Amino acid sequence: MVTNGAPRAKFPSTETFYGFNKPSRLEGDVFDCEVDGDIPTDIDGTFYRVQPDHRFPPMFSDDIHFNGDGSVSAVRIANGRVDFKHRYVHTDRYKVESAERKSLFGKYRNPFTDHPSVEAVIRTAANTNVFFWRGALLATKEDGPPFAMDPVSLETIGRYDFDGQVLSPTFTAHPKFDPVTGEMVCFGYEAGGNGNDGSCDIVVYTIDPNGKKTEEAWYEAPFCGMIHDCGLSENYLVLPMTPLKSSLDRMKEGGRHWAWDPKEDQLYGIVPRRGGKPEDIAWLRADNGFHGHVAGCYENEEGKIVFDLSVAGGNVFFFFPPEDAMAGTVAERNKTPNQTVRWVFDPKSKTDTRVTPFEIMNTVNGEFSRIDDRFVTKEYQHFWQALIDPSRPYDFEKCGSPAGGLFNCLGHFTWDKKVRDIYWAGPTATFQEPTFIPKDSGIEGDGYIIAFLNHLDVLRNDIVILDAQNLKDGPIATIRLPFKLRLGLHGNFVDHKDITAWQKRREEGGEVGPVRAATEPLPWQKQLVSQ
Ligand SMILES: C=Cc1ccc(O)c(OC)c1
Ligand SMILES: [Fe+2]
Repeated sequence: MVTNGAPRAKFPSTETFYGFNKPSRLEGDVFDCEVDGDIPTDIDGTFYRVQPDHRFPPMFSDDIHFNGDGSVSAVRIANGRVDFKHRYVHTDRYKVESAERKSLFGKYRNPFTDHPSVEAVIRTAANTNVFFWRGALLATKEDGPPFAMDPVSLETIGRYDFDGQVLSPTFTAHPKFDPVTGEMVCFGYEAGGNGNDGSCDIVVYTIDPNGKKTEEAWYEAPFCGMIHDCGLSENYLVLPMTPLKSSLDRMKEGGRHWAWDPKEDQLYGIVPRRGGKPEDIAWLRADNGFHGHVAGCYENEEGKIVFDLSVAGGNVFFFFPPEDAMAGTVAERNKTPNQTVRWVFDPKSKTDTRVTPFEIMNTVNGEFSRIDDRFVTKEYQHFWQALIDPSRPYDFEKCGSPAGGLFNCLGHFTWDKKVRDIYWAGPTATFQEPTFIPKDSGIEGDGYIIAFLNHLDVLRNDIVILDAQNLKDGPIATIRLPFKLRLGLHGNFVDHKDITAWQKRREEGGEVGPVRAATEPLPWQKQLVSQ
């Protein structure tokens, strides 16, 4: 056992590393999980989700959850039974830190706080989303490139550059998959240099269903702001830019990557999906606000873009305060309600046009919007969210501060009939993001919702499955995990037919061949080494 004299692991006793937020650091398998209720036998596939989970104590004791190492759960469901698997994403960061048994990367997205030995190492923790693309499971975080994993074993294959076609330093955690064309549309912001230098460059790619890059377009933002999610319609991509601003000077002084600017607008960049040129981006502006996740996006009969997402009135990320302010608290986060906003944008608008909401739906305080993904780019009605309802009782005595936000309800809403179907988890539990599992009928919203449930009182997770059209009656099945994981971000359900079909194509000598990790360093790494 090589210890390199590294200090023994000891995590700070801050809120980020305490109670439900304590790192789980677990890798393992649970075969044939304990289940209450009956899992519908028409579910045959795997639910993947990812959580940040610090493998080592942080270099800075005030570190944040978003800086934890990506670790992925695979919940394999078939014949009413469940097998569970959990593995870290073996990123370049994970490998060099594991070799030294300690953290070498410092603050969230600030390379100036890193150990000098890792200057040329890709620092992403791949901790924000996992999705299935052409037989690979891709783990992503917006500050770096994707890492590919085997969808069955969860073994990490390595950094994925789409066979040398995608070389931007950053890649969104929220690509969109066009169900009509089979394309993946994805982007990177802060993409001009190493991904952590305040660059205003944005790149948008389209990869066709055969894996070929068909579009690569570069644009410029008016400032380097966070663009976390996006909306895809038949002909446009909408990029919501939140007034969290990056600054190279602040990073050089060892400060935070992001500072909230309460005086700045929220922006919406609109670009064409095909043949985009730098001058084609239009930035529409609305009064200050904080973007949550995107529900749907489509073009209506008049050719206008309908774009729906949750927007909060203030800074939800209390850990990225304004430049000279102190970090806030999770209690403040619970008081910054998200509302679900429908915008209707004219794609012919000139840049700097001011816009106002078309419709605001009161979903209590809802985030983590998800839809039936077969309706990406199409007119849709249904969406699901995790909700913060402070009017429900909460057992503070047993649970303490609700880790990550008091997401005590799941909600199902519709735009046309204004359905409000809400399930409350009780006074000692909160939800993670709900994910939709479609039934074969093809009818929008006909299916199930799957979500992690956090038992904050006993520090354990369940995974619940609900009827997507009837949340209020509660779970139809509850998978009882014998441990606590950490608060996750995003996940996706993959039909088993897709996994097996791709396994065959991806065999050695198969139609497509094995998923190949990148063989060349990224351009910024090459440049650094040649200096
Ligand atoms: C939920 C948003 C979000 C945005 C940026 C991040 O780096 C992140 O890491 C887990 C999460
Ligand atoms: Fe996200």
